[in-house]
Amino acid sequence: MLHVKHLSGGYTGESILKDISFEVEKGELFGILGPNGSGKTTLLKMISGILAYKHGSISINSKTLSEYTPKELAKIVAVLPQHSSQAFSYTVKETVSLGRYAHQKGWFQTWSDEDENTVQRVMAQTGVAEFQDKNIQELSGGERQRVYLAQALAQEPEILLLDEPTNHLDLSYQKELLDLLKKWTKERGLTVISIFHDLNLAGLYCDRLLLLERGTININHTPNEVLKEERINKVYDTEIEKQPHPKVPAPQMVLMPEWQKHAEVSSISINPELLEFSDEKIVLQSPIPLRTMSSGVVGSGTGWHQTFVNRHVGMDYNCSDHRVEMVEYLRNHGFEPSETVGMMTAVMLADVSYKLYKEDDFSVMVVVTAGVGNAIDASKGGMHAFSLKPGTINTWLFVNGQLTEEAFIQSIMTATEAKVKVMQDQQVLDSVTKTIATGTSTDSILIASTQKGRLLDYAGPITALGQLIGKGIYECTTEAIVKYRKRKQGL
Ligand SMILES: Nc1ncnc2c1ncn2[C@@H]1O[C@H](COP(=O)(O)OP(=O)(O)OP(=O)(O)O)[C@@H](O)[C@H]1O
Repeated sequence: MLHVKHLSGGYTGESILKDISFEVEKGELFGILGPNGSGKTTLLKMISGILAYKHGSISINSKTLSEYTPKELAKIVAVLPQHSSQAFSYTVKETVSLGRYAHQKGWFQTWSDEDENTVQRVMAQTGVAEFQDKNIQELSGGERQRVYLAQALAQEPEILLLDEPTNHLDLSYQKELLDLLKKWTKERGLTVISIFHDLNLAGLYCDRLLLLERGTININHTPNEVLKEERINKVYDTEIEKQPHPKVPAPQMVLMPEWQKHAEVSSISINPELLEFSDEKIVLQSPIPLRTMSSGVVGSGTGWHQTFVNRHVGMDYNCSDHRVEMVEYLRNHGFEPSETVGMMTAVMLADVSYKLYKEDDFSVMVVVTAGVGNAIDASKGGMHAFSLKPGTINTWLFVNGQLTEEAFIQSIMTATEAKVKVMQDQQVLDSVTKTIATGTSTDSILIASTQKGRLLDYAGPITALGQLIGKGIYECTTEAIVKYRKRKQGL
């Protein structure tokens, strides 16, 4: 639909854009990215016909821009500029109605039913209909932005050009606008070409991205290819990290603030003195938020958490929604659920086993409560009826060091392997299969790291970290099981 070939040009004399070539298909949401001054607006101005170019060509539907009259072009291409402003004092509806100019016929430019319907429809779609009689000067920046979008849409264009459309919009209107643009591209075949400064929004919504660097194309590809850590670091000359979006397969770039990079390698260490014990709960309040990976009832998955609670419940604990109940429990006890990893157990908390294991420049603290009444051989889980009984092995592993994502996952593996070895050495049996158990039906684990100090890349059993984890988990789990059994036997 749009073909840009060997485009060069700029303002006076100097070429801002140098040999730009790309194509945009009908119905695409196409994003233009690039640092300040890289030529994004210049490119958009050339595509809309506002700015002449020196070399190359731009064609829409196989006709070059110069073959269109301004009115013909206005029927095909609508523009939402970066900083829309209007000297005249028009109402919202009058402003939107200006978008119908190219569609009006004859000398008197009569206002048809179609014009009226279109204007009302786009005002409703952009959420400005309710203040259509207000003067545009009386609106907020975000409201005004939506009015100009309505004006562009009233043109019923085939191509919509937008220069930072989410500028001035609050979060909900950013999402609404982009959802709407996406819908129009998919359902009506509208082609949208938009400049973005927000790489994450561009990555979430665009089919393809064109990254400009000093007037040339760095890359024109899918968001995942364009939004690569190394490339963005280099082009924007700043440090960012790429993270997966938690719900959709889109890249998200996060900034690395300077204060964090230069934060002191703190002397804070997670150690047994921070543990508080009672019959009802074991609590650890960390002086700093810790990076966590866990299967807790509350705070599961990956995140940052500062409070850790292992709560005792009776064997008869039965609740239709234990997550909601646990959140309430935490709140009632003065803990902020969003900052807490919470686990439950029916085990007597007095039988906890914990210890700090130290290496020269990092350390690991293990805290285990273990009940093996529900012990299960994981290779034969199918022979068990599904029931979630609260007798379980809860493992906390705190690391005073910096873990990579890989090390987090390996820590879970190494800890699990060490636990399985305890089950074997302690001859813990699965009561149904009579084979050696590998854990219980509801075991839970937490890995929490200070992310300060020594960088620990790996946590397999022969690495420095893995050795400490293997030893710590083995010793603490063994001790916890021995205590549990002694209590059961009334010793
Ligand atoms: N009207 C103008 N006359 C002369 N030079 C201009 C004009 N407008 C922009 N430039 C120059 O052209 C270059 C590219 O500007 P352009 O506005 O296209 O960048 P951009 O990528 O859109 O930047 P931003 O992200 O800051 O909006 C800049 O060096 C700018 O100074």
